[in-house]
Amino acid sequence: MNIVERESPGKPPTTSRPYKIDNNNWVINGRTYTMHTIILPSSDPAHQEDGAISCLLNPGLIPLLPNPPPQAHKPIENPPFTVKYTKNKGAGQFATRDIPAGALVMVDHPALILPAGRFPSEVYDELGKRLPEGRRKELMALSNCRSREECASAVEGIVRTNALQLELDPRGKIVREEREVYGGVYPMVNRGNHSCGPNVGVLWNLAQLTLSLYALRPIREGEEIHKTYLDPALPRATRIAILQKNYRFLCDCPWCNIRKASGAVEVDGDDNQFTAAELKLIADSDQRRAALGSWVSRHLGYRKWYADLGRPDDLVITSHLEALALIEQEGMHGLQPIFFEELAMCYASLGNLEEFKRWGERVKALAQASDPPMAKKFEEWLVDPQKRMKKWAWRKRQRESAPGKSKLKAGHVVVEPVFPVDAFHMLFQFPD
Ligand SMILES: C[S@@+](CC[C@H](N)C(=O)[O-])C[C@H]1O[C@@H](n2cnc3c(N)ncnc32)[C@H](O)[C@@H]1O
Repeated sequence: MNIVERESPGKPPTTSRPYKIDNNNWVINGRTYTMHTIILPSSDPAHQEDGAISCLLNPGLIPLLPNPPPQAHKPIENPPFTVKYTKNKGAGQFATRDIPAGALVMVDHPALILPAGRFPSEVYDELGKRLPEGRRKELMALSNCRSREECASAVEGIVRTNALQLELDPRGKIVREEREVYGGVYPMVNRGNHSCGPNVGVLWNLAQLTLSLYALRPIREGEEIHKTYLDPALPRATRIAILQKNYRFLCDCPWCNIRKASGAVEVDGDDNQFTAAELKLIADSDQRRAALGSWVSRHLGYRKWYADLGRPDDLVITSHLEALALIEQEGMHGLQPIFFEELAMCYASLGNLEEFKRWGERVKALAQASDPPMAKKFEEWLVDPQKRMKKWAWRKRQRESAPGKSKLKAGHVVVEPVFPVDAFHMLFQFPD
């Protein structure tokens, strides 16, 4: 880590203290960053501080922030969760009632936004100090899994334990050499623990400066609310190693702690002590997760299939139903929406009203908080798909009028990805 003071323009850096060009601009590692505090307006005097965000930014990002700033979000009335202290995970969030799939669970503004690199302690301390007192207290109450030796600044420890990646420059306006990964720390969202089979997805909204959590599947009253801190398609051993290294805990989810899941004794984390049968369970789970992680690039999707009459009518349907069964087994429900949508579209193109409605209703429910335009589109289609969908029964009609006609030769293998790669709707926590 090279912290520099610029003595005069053009002269090389000479000291090891961060240099403030003025109160807000700091030169660190030869780069200028701006400390910028955003106070989101609020009509509610009780929540004036809820929208204070202390930021360390590339100055080029400031014009990309929403202007005028959005209103501070109003807390969700009667939220469907509560924070409770657990035996071995610190605080956690628990559902206070049944939450249907797709429902909004919580919305939060970050208290800090900063790049993922390592900065001198006084930079983190200064970012914390710039928050109003109540907001700063909320920040400092968050979990910190780093010792003082590792992170002299408690704010840095909190950042490393909690920060979730966010996007400030979705259109890539910052020059490539200056682009950095940014993260946010959230007083409420960050009270949630990890599972490799999460029941909530996360959604960053730059215009509102909010992070929302929404249910990926129905959540039962009393169930813990979990997001994932990493890519759940990774193998178990890699997931365990990452979680231990970055967050200092041994994952106890049913896919890591296979003994607990099968009702036997607790996991000990030592793969050498697993029986052959247990090792097989782990290998099978790893294989299913890897298959799901690359499903999109190995299987045909709706768009390539629907106009290709040389393919069987049930090809995509069969493959997607297989993927959904694996998703259910592995708790990787973050992948469901794309399969639901494609199944609905396949059935629409085959003119199968009953199945279209079945899958279309699921798309609508699941998209309500995470993708409102998608939910609206399906809501409209579902009223009268035969009239409202241009492609309704297209494939069926083509087959009836031109049997055997194919746009592709038999044996042609389609390998290009057919789904968006961010289908998980997931954010990764900061790497070290
Ligand atoms: C972002 S915080 C989550 C909230 C935290 N439990 C708290 O008290 O505020 C991350 C920390 O929570 C704990 N944690 C999160 N998920 C866990 C899990 N599945 N099992 C055990 N500890 C977990 C670890 O100590 C981790 O460093």
